[in-house]
Amino acid sequence: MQLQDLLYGVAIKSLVGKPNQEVKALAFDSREVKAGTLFFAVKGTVVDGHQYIAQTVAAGAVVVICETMPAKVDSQVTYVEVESSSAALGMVASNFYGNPSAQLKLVGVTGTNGKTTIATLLYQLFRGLGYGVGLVSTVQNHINDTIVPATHTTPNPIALNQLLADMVDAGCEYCFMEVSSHAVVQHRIVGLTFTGGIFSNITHDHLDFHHTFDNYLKAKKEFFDGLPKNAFALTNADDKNGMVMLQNTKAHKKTYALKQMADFKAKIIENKFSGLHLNVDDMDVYFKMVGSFNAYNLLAAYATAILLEQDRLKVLTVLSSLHGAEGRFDYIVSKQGIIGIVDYAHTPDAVQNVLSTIANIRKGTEQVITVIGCGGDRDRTKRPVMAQTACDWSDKVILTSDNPRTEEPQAIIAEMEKGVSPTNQRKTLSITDRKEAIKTACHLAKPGDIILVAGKGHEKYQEIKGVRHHFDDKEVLNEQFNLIN
Ligand SMILES: CC(=O)N[C@H]1[C@@H](OP(=O)(O)OP(=O)(O)OC[C@H]2O[C@@H](n3ccc(=O)[nH]c3=O)[C@H](O)[C@@H]2O)O[C@H](CO)[C@@H](O)[C@@H]1O[C@H](C)C(=O)N[C@@H](C)C(=O)N[C@H](CCC(=O)O)C(=O)O
Ligand SMILES: Nc1ncnc2c1ncn2[C@@H]1O[C@H](COP(=O)(O)OP(=O)(O)OP(=O)(O)O)[C@@H](O)[C@H]1O
Ligand SMILES: N[C@H](CCC[C@H](N)C(=O)O)C(=O)O
Ligand SMILES: [Mg+2]
Repeated sequence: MQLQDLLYGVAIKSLVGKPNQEVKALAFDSREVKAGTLFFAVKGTVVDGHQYIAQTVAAGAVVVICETMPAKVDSQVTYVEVESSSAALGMVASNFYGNPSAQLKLVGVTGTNGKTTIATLLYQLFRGLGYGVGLVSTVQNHINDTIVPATHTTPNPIALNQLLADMVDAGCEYCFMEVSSHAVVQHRIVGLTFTGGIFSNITHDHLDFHHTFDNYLKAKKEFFDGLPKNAFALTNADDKNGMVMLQNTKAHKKTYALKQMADFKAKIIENKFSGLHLNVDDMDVYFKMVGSFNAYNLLAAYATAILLEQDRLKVLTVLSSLHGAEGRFDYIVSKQGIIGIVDYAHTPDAVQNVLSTIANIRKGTEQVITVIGCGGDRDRTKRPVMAQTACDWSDKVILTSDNPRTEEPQAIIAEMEKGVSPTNQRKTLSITDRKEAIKTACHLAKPGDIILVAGKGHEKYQEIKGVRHHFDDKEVLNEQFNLIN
């Protein structure tokens, strides 16, 4: 493709070299550059991609997009100076793949918790309604029924636009995708045309990356600020910051809520282990999903389908049969009657939601045993809070490892222990080995008791010092349940 066409929509500060070049491939990683590549020099959190410019030219790069021109330039290469290489990457990647997002009805979901659940429900719903649909999510991506493994919640612009182009080629009409706050800040969604945006909620997470809650809020809001005026912006009016998201959007403002006045309303009639009984827009419906937080997710999916002009009855019929995403309130019962729940709760709010859901629907005599850890190389301030929340809502808590990544597991657990009050210490144990921790919970449980294994949900690995070892919470629980039966 010609460079001039690729630069459509990119704000150029200066250009050195031929204004046109034939570009065969795009890369933001020097290690992937080959002959005919356009290389983006991106300033990252670890290194500055500008230091690899000469190396990429030697490897065959024909165009370099950068924020600072290199001191020495190669006469065969075109250098384009821009304000933000990562924003240019978003725009150029869209152009390179023929702007696939504009050929789909693309709906983005943002918020601290619930993105995967809402996007997955919408994907399953629209498949159930008979459409060609794509999904971009933390658990996995989908092109109709084909699964494409996920590396991030929101992939980088090259992978993302390639995925969207494959969806267009496969005849997809809709795509539902998660928009993480990292993706907004790193411009992974620049250049995409959205038909709608959904906000779930915002609570404590990712302060390692955003530093302040206000920056985190601004990142989420930026997604709505960028929506076009013919799109819809759907927010949770019950969330303290729900209306903030819509303050500066040009899109049609719509709300959903269980408590406040809203365009789309639902009421919880019953919340049991077998599912939710809701009144949605004056219709009584039973759903298979559990927990009041899932009433929000179901309502957000319903409202989106109505905004996308789907038939109300058909929508509720399909939604009522869905289970949502893997590893979210995923539960199994042992032959002895011990209930094991695997849930991806990895923020204080999610831990509180899942445990209060259990508290609301338990009969009262059984114990709740929580096995929980916190991820390494992630927000450290949430560690004591998650441990404290787990203790406040459980009869026994086993603190353990999640994905320690490059950190020492014991050091992470020690930070969690700081949140355990003296009165809660007697019900808390620390067991670093996650398998041992789950095993111990199973041995402590009596028939009727509930074991919550929180934090890793669908994940099939445990990342320790850069290596991903096979690990599956549900598999371990199943194994233990079979052994003790
Ligand atoms: C903190 C973060 O978001 N990091 C992402 C970021 O990497 P980075 O800024 O650290 O990059 P860097 O290593 O400093 O390198 C800077 C530049 O130099 C380039 N480089 C580097 C080395 C080299 O030899 N040659 C070279 O060209 C790199 O390709 C990059 O372009 O850009 C990379 C390329 O797109 C991402 O893979 C990487 O995601 C890392 C792996 C990650 O773990 N990200 C997580 C935190 C994340 O993005 N999570 C969110 C959501 C979480 C949620 O769901 O709540 C997500 O959307 O997944
Ligand atoms: N609407 C909601 N409100 C609060 N908590 C929720 C909600 N939906 C799900 N949760 C909790 O958050 C956990 C993660 O849910 P989900 O995977 O849908 O969120 P996510 O926003 O995609 O997370 P991530 O940022 O890691 O991609 C669930 O396992 C559950 O404990
Ligand atoms: N998308 C989230 C997932 C956290 C899941 C948890 N298991 C962990 O590893 O911290 C993140 O990257 O922060
Ligand atoms: Mg997700």
